[in-house]
Amino acid sequence: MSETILELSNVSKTFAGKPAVRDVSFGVQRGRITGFLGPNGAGKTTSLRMSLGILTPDSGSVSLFGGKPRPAALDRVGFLPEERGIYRKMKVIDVITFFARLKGVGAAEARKRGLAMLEEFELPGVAESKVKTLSKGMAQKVQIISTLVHEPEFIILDEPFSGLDPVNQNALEQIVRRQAEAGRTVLFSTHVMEHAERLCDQIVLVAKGRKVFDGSVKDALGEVPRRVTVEVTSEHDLSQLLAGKGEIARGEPVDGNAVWTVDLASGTDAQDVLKACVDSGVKLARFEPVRAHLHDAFVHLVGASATANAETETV
Ligand SMILES: Nc1ncnc2c1ncn2[C@@H]1O[C@H](COP(=O)(O)OP(=O)(O)OP(=O)(O)O)[C@@H](O)[C@H]1O
Repeated sequence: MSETILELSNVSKTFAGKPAVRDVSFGVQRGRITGFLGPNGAGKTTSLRMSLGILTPDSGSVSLFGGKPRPAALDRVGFLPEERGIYRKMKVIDVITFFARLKGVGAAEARKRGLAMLEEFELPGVAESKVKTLSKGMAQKVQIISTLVHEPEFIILDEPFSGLDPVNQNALEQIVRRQAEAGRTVLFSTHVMEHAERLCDQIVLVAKGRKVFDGSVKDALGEVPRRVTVEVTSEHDLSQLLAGKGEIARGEPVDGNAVWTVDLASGTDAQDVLKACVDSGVKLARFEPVRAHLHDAFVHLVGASATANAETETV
């Protein structure tokens, strides 16, 4: 049976009269990767800070490892905060060792682990460099290593992908996967859906401080109407031919062909559309059931206006 290691119950937080988090509840299960998703300003960082006891909720409660988020519990957590920043004048290996020692790892072991992780994170040869000589992305990787070096059982990463180039975003996805394979629990926030779609067992979606979805990626994709694109060489009016099979719209012609999209009504599938076309002698140039992505579910659940900010950063 799965074990809930973090549970937020009806948690709310208001700053200067402006609600940031409104009555949010969700749980994080041991050994799973949970994505905490939402547009800018949705309340993700505030919720993560409340999860760790950095902020106290105005109402509702937080349970971490079955109790209040006390300092002793935090030794079992690795937290990457949204504000990046490590000691610029220190050497890379000294920074990593320092964070490991804060969490109770012995000096020799901390150094050994730090050097191994620099290799794993494809940062060989920077151990003795000063942090200030690193690029922003490299410094962020060092900060992520510092978050993981004490081998925490619960890893919380606030927007870990932002600031990394696509190659390093990919590398970080693999690191998150390896942490989960090693039995660790991961909770990360992001407003870029692609990472969550590839990585997560569970997603929690928030918008304007409220939870709007909590479930698997598959369930989220199930919220999006299934779509078929039909390109026809004949002048049939598909809106009449396919009436009752879903929402039908005619788009811009392609190479002189008419292009229609059909958002399938529930209980109708792509084969029904295909059969209706074939039975009526419609000449098909293309018939394409469109695979929904998490981004589509996000837009569907949150609304296009709320996603405007989230569009600004892509992988
Ligand atoms: N310390 C604070 N004082 C005042 N307002 C705050 C504070 N922290 C957050 N807020 C406000 O609370 C709301 C939620 O912010 P939060 O940082 O939790 O969102 P987020 O989902 O993490 O956004 P982003 O993706 O942009 O980091 C925002 O309107 C923000 O301006």
